[in-house]
This record gives sequence, C-alpha cells and structure tokens, in this order.
Amino acid sequence: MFRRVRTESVPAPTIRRMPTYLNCLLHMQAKGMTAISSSTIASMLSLTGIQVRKDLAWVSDSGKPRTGFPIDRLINDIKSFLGYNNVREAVLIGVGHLGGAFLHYSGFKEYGLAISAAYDINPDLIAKYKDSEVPVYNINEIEKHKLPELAILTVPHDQAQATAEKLAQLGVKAIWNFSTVHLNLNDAVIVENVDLAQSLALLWNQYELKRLNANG
Ligand SMILES: NC(=O)c1ccc[n+]([C@@H]2O[C@H](COP(=O)([O-])OP(=O)(O)OC[C@H]3O[C@@H](n4cnc5c(N)ncnc54)[C@H](O)[C@@H]3O)[C@@H](O)[C@H]2O)c1
Repeated sequence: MFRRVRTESVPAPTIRRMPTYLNCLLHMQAKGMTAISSSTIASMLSLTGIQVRKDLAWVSDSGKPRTGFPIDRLINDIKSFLGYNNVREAVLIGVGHLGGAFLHYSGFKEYGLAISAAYDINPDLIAKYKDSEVPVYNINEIEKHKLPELAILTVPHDQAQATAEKLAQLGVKAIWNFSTVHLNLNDAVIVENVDLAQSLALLWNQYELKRLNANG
C-alpha cells in the first residue's frame, strides 16, 4: 500500500474527484481490464491527463510510463486513501425522511461508514424502528451512551445548533451535517456540510446558460 508522506494537505478538489476515479476504475475492472493510462481515465471523465496524473500521484506510486496503472493496485490505493478499507462507526441524529433513508441504506459500508446507533425525539418514530437492525433510541438517552467520534446530523434546522453542541460535549469530533444550518462549534470539531441545493444551483446555472446560448 502506497503512503505518500503528508507534508501538505491534499487539495479538496482532488479529494472530491477520488470517488469518481474509483467508480471509473471499478467499471473498468468489471469489464476485465487490468491496466489503464491516466490519459484514458482523463478522456472517460472529461478531465486533462495532467490533472489525473497530479491527482493520482497523491495516492499511488504504481503508474508506469508505458503500461499505465495496474487497476487492482490503484483501486486499493484509492480505497485506502479514502478510508474505505477501515469501517468507522457513526451515530445518526434524526431518523425522519432523510435520516430514515440513511438508516435503510446498506451501501455506506463500502465507503467505510457504519451507522451503529440512531436517535430521534419522536416516540412514534422510535417505536416504528423497534425491530431495526440499528438500534434507534430517544435523544434523551444519548448521554447514557458512549458515542463514536463521527455523527450524521439530519434534524430540522431549528434543532441543529443545539444538537451539534451536545454532540461536541459528548466527544463527537466530526459531524456530517445535512441540516443546511451553518454550525458554530469550536475548532476541535470538524464539520462537513452537504447541501443538495448547492449542487442543484450549479445544474440550473449551466442549464440556463446552455438554453440561452442555444436560443442565440
Ligand atoms: N442537505 C441537503 O441537501 C438536505 C436535503 C433534504 C433535507 N435536508 C435537511 O435535513 C434535515 C432533515 O430533513 P427531513 O426531511 O428528514 O426532516 P424530517 O422532519 O422528516 O426529519 C427530522 C427528524 O429529526 C427529528 N428530530 C427533531 N428534533 C430532534 C432532536 N432534537 N434530536 C433528535 N431528533 C430530532 C424529528 O423527530 C424527525 O424525525 C432538515 O434540516 C432538512 O432541511 C437537507
């Protein structure tokens, strides 16, 4: 396994592209390919060869000038970089529409994430999940439990800040925040915000631009 010494942090756009590289490589592996060049990856993903080479240099030293990357090795190096080889536990806070979908989603394990417990404030909802594989507790009980360091936050926006502060007090170190609220927490807690509205705004913008250009 390749481990480049981290003397500087990997650029965020490079990290964002890694799952895309991985999906592309998994497709190629499934088709029976054993090696791939950075220019082939680049043309499949509408990137430049230089960009792909620079990105992959962060995670793998397996590329060779003539033969390219051995696909199995590169997949392993990317998975290892992304932490997919070590499953980490997380708690899920809020099992409504979004949180409930996360609770049912079995694919997180492939991304190195396992929801070990969930919490909600609604007793009817908690009762609905009484036979769930992942236990769903009342949020009032959270202080009785030892929490993992990662939490997924899917509560309504007016509950997000207070809930995040409570999680920080209980030792949570990283929050995957879907609540669309900017959380004010001390630097000891890492927050990664996910907002579909941002992605949709980019889509609308490009769509409008194309439409206007097509109409002259
Ligand atoms: N990031 C995105 O792209 C995106 C997309 C959809 C929804 N959202 C946001 O995700 C959140 C959840 O959306 P939803 O549609 O699932 O809402 P929802 O109302 O269906 O679910 C929220 C759940 O949180 C529970 N809850 C409320 N207060 C709580 C507390 N203090 N502790 C624990 N649980 C509590 C509720 O009982 C409910 O089950 C909202 O903040 C919403 O704005 C974000």
